[in-house]
This record gives sequence, structure tokens and C-alpha cells, in this order.
Amino acid sequence: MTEEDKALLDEAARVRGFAYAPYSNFKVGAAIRTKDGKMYGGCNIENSSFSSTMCAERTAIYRAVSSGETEFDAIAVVSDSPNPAAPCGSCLQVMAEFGVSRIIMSNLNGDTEEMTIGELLPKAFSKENME
Ligand SMILES: O=c1ccn([C@H]2C[C@H](O)[C@@H](CO)O2)c(=O)[nH]1
Ligand SMILES: [Zn+2]
Repeated sequence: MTEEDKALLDEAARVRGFAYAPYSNFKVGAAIRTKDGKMYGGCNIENSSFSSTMCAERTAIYRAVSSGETEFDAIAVVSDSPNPAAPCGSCLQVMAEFGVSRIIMSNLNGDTEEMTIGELLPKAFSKENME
């Protein structure tokens, strides 16, 4: 693993500490890196109206996009699961939209796995489908 990817996982683990998850008690942290090396972190933010909950990955991506970022390299995701957990389908769809190609997943034991968006969401729906 590169130093850059370690730093991205460290940032995901750090912002996981801000997760607001009183309903599931499942805290998730994510951090996305732009092609020019900037990092944006995000945590999951739950709500008593459950469907208003936002995942850590989309919090991170939407923070980056809202800051003017358009070119992405990788996203790291950290949660307390027996095996490194993959992002949910909604987050994968958003990663496909914004060209987030590498997904690095880790748990608190430090087990780490990397997959591409093409592996996790083959045949993603995209704007090309609407042409
Ligand atoms: O990849 C995932 C999967 C789940 N969650 C959040 C949503 C909810 O708050 C909690 C349980 O699903 O974990 C994420 O943030 N990212
Ligand atoms: Zn999600």
C-alpha cells in the first residue's frame, strides 16, 4: 500500500469519529482523494426519519463536489465490520457518476481490500444510457 493510500485510510478512520449513528451504532468514515492530491472526509449521519440518513461515502463525495472538485482518484472507507465492507448501491452509483475508480475498504483490525468501481458495479447506469 502506498503512503498516499495509507493517509487516505487514516483520514477515513479519523472522520469516522464524527459519525452520528445513534440508531444503528454502525459508524462509517470515508475519505476521497482528488487527482491533485486533496482529501475530503465524510461520516455517516443518521436521522430519526431513517430514510434521511446519509452514508459516509456520499458525505465525502458531496463535500468534494461542493468544493469544486471534478477529478477523483480513490475513496477509502473504514467501518467496524468483520470483513472490509463495500459501499452500498447508492454510493456506488454516485462513485460511478463522478469517476471514482478505486475503492479501498478497511475494518478496524486493519484488514484492507481494494476493488475497482467496475468490479463493484459492472454495467452501471450512466448518462450514456440516455443518449
Ligand atoms: O457503505 C456504507 C454502508 C452503510 N453506511 C451507514 C448508513 C447507516 O447510517 C449505517 C447502517 O447502514 O451505516 C455507510 O455510511 N456506508
Ligand atoms: Zn452508501
